[in-house]
Amino acid sequence: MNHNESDPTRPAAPVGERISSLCATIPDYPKPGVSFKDLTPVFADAAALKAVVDALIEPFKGHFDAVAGVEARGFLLASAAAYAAGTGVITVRKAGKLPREVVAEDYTLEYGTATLELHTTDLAPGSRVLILDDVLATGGTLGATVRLFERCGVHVAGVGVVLEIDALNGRGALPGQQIHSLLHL
Ligand SMILES: O=P(O)(O)OC[C@H]1O[C@H](OP(=O)(O)OP(=O)(O)O)[C@H](O)[C@@H]1O
Ligand SMILES: Nc1ncnc2[nH]cnc12
Repeated sequence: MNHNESDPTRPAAPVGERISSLCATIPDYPKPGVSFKDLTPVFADAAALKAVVDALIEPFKGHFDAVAGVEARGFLLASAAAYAAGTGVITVRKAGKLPREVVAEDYTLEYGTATLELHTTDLAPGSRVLILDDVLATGGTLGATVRLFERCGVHVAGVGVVLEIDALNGRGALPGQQIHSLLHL
């Protein structure tokens, strides 16, 4: 329980403050030189989780038909947001996890390279998807995710993240996208 929950007469803290106070920073993880932002304490706090999910959806209300989450932490946000918005949830997964026909995109991130995949038939061409993830760092992950949906003819209504690490310029990898970040570091 945080200080706002313990006293119901106190106004709720702005969502950015909640994230900032709960986010853990782990130096040199998963490799030397990376300052890793761990948002799992935000997800573990009931009031913070609700505030974060509501704030991520807010600017895009009425403009998306489904919510997509990027494996793994994006799944937590996307499923909660889809439930709150009354839509379905789409899984964008690391290579080799999806059993049917996929499109695949390789990408690089702060601490390595990887491949993301999407089932080609998850969403009908012309439908609109809101993409959610926990962190926007270099933008490699979300850039690849946008390309996957665009290759399937799906319109990306927006991209929402809990935390954006401004120094890594992830926005540069997402030209033309509406990006909603709840906290900038
Ligand atoms: O903007 P980028 O530089 O691409 O980095 C952001 C991505 O890195 C983290 O995921 P990670 O690949 O560590 O996967 P995980 O959620 O499975 O731990 C994070 O959850 C984002 O998806
Ligand atoms: N510094 C970081 N913290 C958390 N997730 C990340 N993904 C890429 N860089 C990251």
